[in-house]
Amino acid sequence: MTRIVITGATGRMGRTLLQAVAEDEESALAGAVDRPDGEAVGRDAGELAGTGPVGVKVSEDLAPVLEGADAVIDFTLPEATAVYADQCASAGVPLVVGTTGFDEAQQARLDAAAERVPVLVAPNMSVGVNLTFKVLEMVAQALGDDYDVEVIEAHHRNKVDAPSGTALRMGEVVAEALGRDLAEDAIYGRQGRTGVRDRRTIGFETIRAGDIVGEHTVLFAGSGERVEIGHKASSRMTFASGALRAAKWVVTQPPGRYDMQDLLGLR
Ligand SMILES: NC(=O)C1=CN([C@@H]2O[C@H](COP(=O)(O)OP(=O)(O)OC[C@H]3O[C@@H](n4cnc5c(N)ncnc54)[C@H](OP(=O)(O)O)[C@@H]3O)[C@@H](O)[C@H]2O)C=CC1
Ligand SMILES: O=C(O)C1=N[C@H](C(=O)O)C[C@H](O)C1
Repeated sequence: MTRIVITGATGRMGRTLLQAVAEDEESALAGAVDRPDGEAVGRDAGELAGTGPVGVKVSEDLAPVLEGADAVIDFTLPEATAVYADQCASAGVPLVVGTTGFDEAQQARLDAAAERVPVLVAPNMSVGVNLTFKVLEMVAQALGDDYDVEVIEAHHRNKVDAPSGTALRMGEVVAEALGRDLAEDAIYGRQGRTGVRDRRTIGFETIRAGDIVGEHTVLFAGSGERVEIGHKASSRMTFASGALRAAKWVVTQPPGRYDMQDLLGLR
C-alpha cells in the first residue's frame, strides 16, 4: 500500500487524483493539502472529491502530513511546487510533479530536492503523450531539415501557462533530434509582417477555449505532404492514473530526477 499526499487537492487535477486514489486498491490517501487561505482547509478530502468521507481533512501545511506519507503528488503552481519540493527533501519523502511552467530557478530547486529524494517531473503523465515523445524523435530524425515544424496545442480557458509544458517538451524533443536549440529557434505565435518562414524555426500556436482537456499536434510540413503526430486527452483521469503509477514507481527508486520516459522504459 503506497500512502499518498496530494497537494493542490481542490484543483482540477487534485480532485481527479483524490478520485483515482479512492478507486485504487494499492494506494491510500495519507494527506490532502491546499493553499493556506483556501476555503477547503479543514474539510474532508473525500467529500470534496465526491467520493464520500475518507477521514482525511484538507490541511494548509504539507510538513505535518509528510510524517505518514510514502510519496507526494503535486499539481499546483510552480512557486508552490518549489516550496513543497524543499519540504519533501527535508522530510525524505519522494515527490511526483505534474505542475508545468517552471523557470530556471524553480527547476534548480527541483534538482536540489532530487539530490536527496527521488523526484519524478513530467509535463504530461499520460502514457499516450509519452509514447508520442518517442515517436516524434523518430519522425524528426527521419524527415530532417526539409520539413517545417509547428507545435499546436489547445486547452481549457482556465489554463494559466502557455505554451503548455507538453508542447514545450515536444518542441525540445524535435529540436534535439534535429540538432537545434529550442531557446534560439522557437517562435511563439505570429502577427503582422513576419517575412518568409525561417526553415530552422519551430513554431508554437496556443488555443485556450472552453473545457478542452488537452490536445497537442506536431506538424511536419514538406513539399507536397504533411505528417501530423497528435494526442488528444478527453479525461483528466489519464493524467491522474499516470501520476499515481509514477508515485508507486518513484518510491522504489534511489534519489535522482526522473520523468515518465524512465518509468515507461522509453529512454
Ligand atoms: N503533468 C500532467 O500530466 C498535467 C499537468 N497539469 C498541470 O498541473 C497544474 C495544475 O493544473 P490544474 O489542476 O488544472 O490547476 P488548478 O488551478 O485547478 O489547481 C491548482 C491547485 O493548486 C493550488 N494552489 C495554487 N497556488 C498555490 C499556492 N501558492 N500554494 C498552495 N497551493 C496552491 C490551487 O488552490 P486554489 O484553487 O485555492 O488557488 C489549486 O488547488 C498546472 O501547472 C497544469 O499545467 C495539469 C494536467 C495534467
Ligand atoms: O493545464 C492543463 O490542463 C494541462 N497541462 C499540461 C501541460 O501544460 O502540458 C498537460 C495537459 O495537457 C493538461
